[in-house]
Amino acid sequence: MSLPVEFIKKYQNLLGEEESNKFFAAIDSSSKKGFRLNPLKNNYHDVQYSLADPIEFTSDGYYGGISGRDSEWTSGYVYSQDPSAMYPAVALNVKPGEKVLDLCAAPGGKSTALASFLENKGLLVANEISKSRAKDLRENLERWGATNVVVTNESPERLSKKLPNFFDKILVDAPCSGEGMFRKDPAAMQYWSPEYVLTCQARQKEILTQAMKMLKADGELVYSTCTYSPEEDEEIVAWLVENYHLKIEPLKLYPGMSMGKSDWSKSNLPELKDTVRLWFQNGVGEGQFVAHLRNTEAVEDASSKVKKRKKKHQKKSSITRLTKDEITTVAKVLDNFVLPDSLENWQKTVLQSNGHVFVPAVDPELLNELHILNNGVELGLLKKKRFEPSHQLAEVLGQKEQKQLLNLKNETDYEHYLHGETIKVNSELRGFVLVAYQNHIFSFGKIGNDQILKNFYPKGLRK
Ligand SMILES: C[S@@+](CC[C@H](N)C(=O)[O-])C[C@H]1O[C@@H](n2cnc3c(N)ncnc32)[C@H](O)[C@@H]1O
Repeated sequence: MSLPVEFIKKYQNLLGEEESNKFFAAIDSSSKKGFRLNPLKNNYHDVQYSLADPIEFTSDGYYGGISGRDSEWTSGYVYSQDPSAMYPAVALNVKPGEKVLDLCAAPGGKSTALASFLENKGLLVANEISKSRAKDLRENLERWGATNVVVTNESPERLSKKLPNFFDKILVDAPCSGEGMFRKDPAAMQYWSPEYVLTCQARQKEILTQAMKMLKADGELVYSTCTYSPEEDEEIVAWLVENYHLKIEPLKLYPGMSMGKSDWSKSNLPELKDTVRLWFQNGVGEGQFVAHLRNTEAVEDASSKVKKRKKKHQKKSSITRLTKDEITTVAKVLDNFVLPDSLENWQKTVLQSNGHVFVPAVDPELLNELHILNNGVELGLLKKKRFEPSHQLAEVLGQKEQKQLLNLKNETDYEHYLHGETIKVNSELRGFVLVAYQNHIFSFGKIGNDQILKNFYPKGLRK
C-alpha cells in the first residue's frame, strides 16, 4: 500500500523506527471484522454465528463477519462493527434512565450500542448532520427496536440552542482525517494531507463547543476519533481541559490498548496518558482514539445559562392527542401482540401527526422546529377507521415472544418476502401478523382467508 510520504515521515518521527515499521506493516495486513448482538431482542443469542471469540471489553461484541441479507440483520439482532469502534460507547458508561446524546451518530454503530445499554429507559438522541447519512442512521436504529430513541438531522449548533444543559452523557465521535481507516478503506488516504488534519481539528473544536453547551454541569463526555494524529486526539483533549471545567477520567486499558501520549500534545498534560489509543499492530481492530471527560462546572453557573433562554413564539404544531375511538381502533390491533414494558401504558402518552400514531420518547414541544426523523415509536398509520401497524413497531415487538407470528418456512420464502412478494402460507392466523425467519421478526404481514400473506415489508427496504 503506498502511504503519503508526509504521513510516513510524521509517524517515523513520532513512533521511532522500530514501532513505525510495525505500524506501516500492519496497515498492509488484513482488517479485523466484528459484530455486536442486540440484547434488547428476544432470545438474542439465538443466531447462526459463532460466539466463540468474544471481544473482551464489551458485553455483546464478537470477532467475525455477518451479511446484510441474514435474518439476524433484517431483524436487528446484529450490527457489523469494527471491534475497536466498540470502545467509545463502552467508555461513556451509560446507565438505564440517563439522557444521552450521540452528536455525530451515522450510520449508528455507537448509537445502537448506547440504546442497548439504556435498556429502553431514559433517552437517546442520535443526531447526524448529513441528510443521506441520517436516513441510514434512522433505518439502523429502527431495526435495533429500542423505544426511547429520537433521531435528528441537525447541525450541532441548532441542536445546542434547543437543548442547553440537557444531557447526562454525550458522545462526540468526531469526523476526522480517518488514518485509522487506511487499512480497511485505503480510499480514505486520498483526502489526507497535513492541512486536512488541521481542517479536521478546527471542525472538531466547533462541534465540541456546541456539545459542551448541551452537557449538564456534572455530565460526562466521550470524545473519540478513528485517527492517530495527535492534533485531532491529545491536542483536542488538552484544548477541552484548558477551555472548560473538564477533568480527564482514566479509561481502563484492555489487552491491545495503549495509553494516550502526553508528550504528543504541546500542553504535555500528564493526564492525557489516561486516554486510549488502539493501534492496528496491537491486534484489536482498526484505529481508534478514546477520551472520557467529566464536567466539574459549578451547578449554579450551568443553571444560569438555562435562564438566559428566550421563549420564542413557536409554530403551531400538527401534533394532537387521539380520540377515545381512535385509541380503540389502535388497541384492536395492538392487543394481538405482546408489548415491551416501556410501551405498556402507551394510551397515556400516544400522539398523532397527520395520522401517524406515535409514542414519543421526548415531549415534541421541546424539539419544535428541529428536523426530527423519529421520536420514540411510530405505532402505525390511522386511516379513517383502520389502523395499519408500522415497520418500526414490528422491530420493537421483536423484543418479546409473540404468538401472532408467522415463521417463513425456508430461505426462498424469506428472500421473496424481502423482495416484496406475497407468499402462500398454511396458517390458522388471520389479519396482521409478525413475519419472522428463523424466529427473527423482521416485518409485519397480513393473512387473508385465501391464506395469502400480504407483504408489508417497506418498499424502501426491499432487496
Ligand atoms: C466518525 S463518523 C460517525 C460514526 C458513528 N458514530 C458510528 O459509530 O456509526 C462522523 C460523523 O460526523 C458527521 N459530521 C461531519 N461534519 C460534521 C459537523 N460539522 N458537525 C457534526 N457532525 C458532522 C459525519 O457526517 C459523520 O457521519
